[in-house]
Amino acid sequence: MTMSTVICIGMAGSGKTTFMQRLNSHLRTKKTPPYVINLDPAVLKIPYGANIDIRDSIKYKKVMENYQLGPNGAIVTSLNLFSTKIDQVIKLVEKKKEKYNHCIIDTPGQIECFVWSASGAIITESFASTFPTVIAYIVDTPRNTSPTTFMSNMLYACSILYKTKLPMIVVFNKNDVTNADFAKDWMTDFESFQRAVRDDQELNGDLGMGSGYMSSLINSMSLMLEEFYSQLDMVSVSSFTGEGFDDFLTAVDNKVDEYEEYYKAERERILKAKEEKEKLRKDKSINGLMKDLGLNDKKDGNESDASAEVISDIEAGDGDGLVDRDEDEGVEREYTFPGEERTQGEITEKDTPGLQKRYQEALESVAKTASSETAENIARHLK
Ligand SMILES: Nc1nc2c(ncn2[C@@H]2O[C@H](COP(=O)(O)OP(=O)(O)OP(=O)(O)O)[C@@H](O)[C@H]2O)c(=O)[nH]1
Repeated sequence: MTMSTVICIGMAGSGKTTFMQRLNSHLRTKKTPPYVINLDPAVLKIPYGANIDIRDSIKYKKVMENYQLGPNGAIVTSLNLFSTKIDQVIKLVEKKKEKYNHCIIDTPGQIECFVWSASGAIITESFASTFPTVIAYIVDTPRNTSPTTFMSNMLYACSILYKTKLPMIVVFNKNDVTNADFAKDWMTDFESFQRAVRDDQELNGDLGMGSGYMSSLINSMSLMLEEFYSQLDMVSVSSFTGEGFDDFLTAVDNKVDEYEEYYKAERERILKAKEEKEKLRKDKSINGLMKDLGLNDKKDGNESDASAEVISDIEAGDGDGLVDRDEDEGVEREYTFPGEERTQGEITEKDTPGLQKRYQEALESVAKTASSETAENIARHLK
């Protein structure tokens, strides 16, 4: 049995933390305790014992003070700091993968700080590329009985599915307060959802929004959601009473199988396509550079200013050439390529085998005739 990861995401107050607490105790009573991670830097107290807690390494209040940030900015910055060490965290969890069946992760209540931040994506991606990973999207059932609120919440869940590209379980929490059968009904029967929307509109009046427009918008969105619902598992639970947690664990097992069958292959395909695209882009950049060197060769060797035009021509052109940094006077020029390398440094021989040789050949073919400053700079750069 390999360890699977469950990342709990939900709107503030949906009951994520209580859900984590109940899931933890439920698994413990089954004699399969989970490995628990807390990623909420701002929480004061957590009602479960965490194996890894972001608060051990990052002091949220200090981040706020030191970086002069508000609450949300400090959460994002704390996650950024934490994500710089994510490889160490993954190594720690990996060491325990034989001992635990589940790794459960609590995320900040400010959902957007995690879902839409670069660090949230890095953390999710790191887990997903190491373990079968499932998203548990926690919904506050009593607060979603209005069809429009429900649909907004489902659209948000849909955007998370699209962003993370991971299997998702929608967990209707607080079942002890409001039974989630209505939600199951709306998700499986389009007509029933339409009826609920009509009833809701009649009950609340039109509010001057123009019923024609609103209802046709809701109709088309709910049609789109039908497709989304087909990708999901949904369960209803009560973190208060513990009801529904066996169903949740069965859903996790189903989604892990699905992850292995479909998502894993899909993720690998995306990564491969990304790599190939990157390789093509690099080749294109190199060809651009070689073309530039060749162009210089054809020009009159005395036209030193003309060579500068070539650089800016490329920059203003299709964007696949060099970056002109004339404005940085006094700063040593560094020619980089657009994209990742612009920030990370040069393309190395390791990245593109044969690159150095091709540079050298191109340089030798023009070096004798080109007297321009650009060619000299490139020659200096190649040394
Ligand atoms: N009745 C009932 N109340 C619940 C249930 N789950 C959570 N709650 C209550 O809902 C409130 C919010 O729960 P939390 O677990 O703090 O929610 P959260 O999503 O972690 O909140 P943030 O971290 O602030 O986003 C608390 O008062 C809980 O007691 C449930 O299943 N039934």
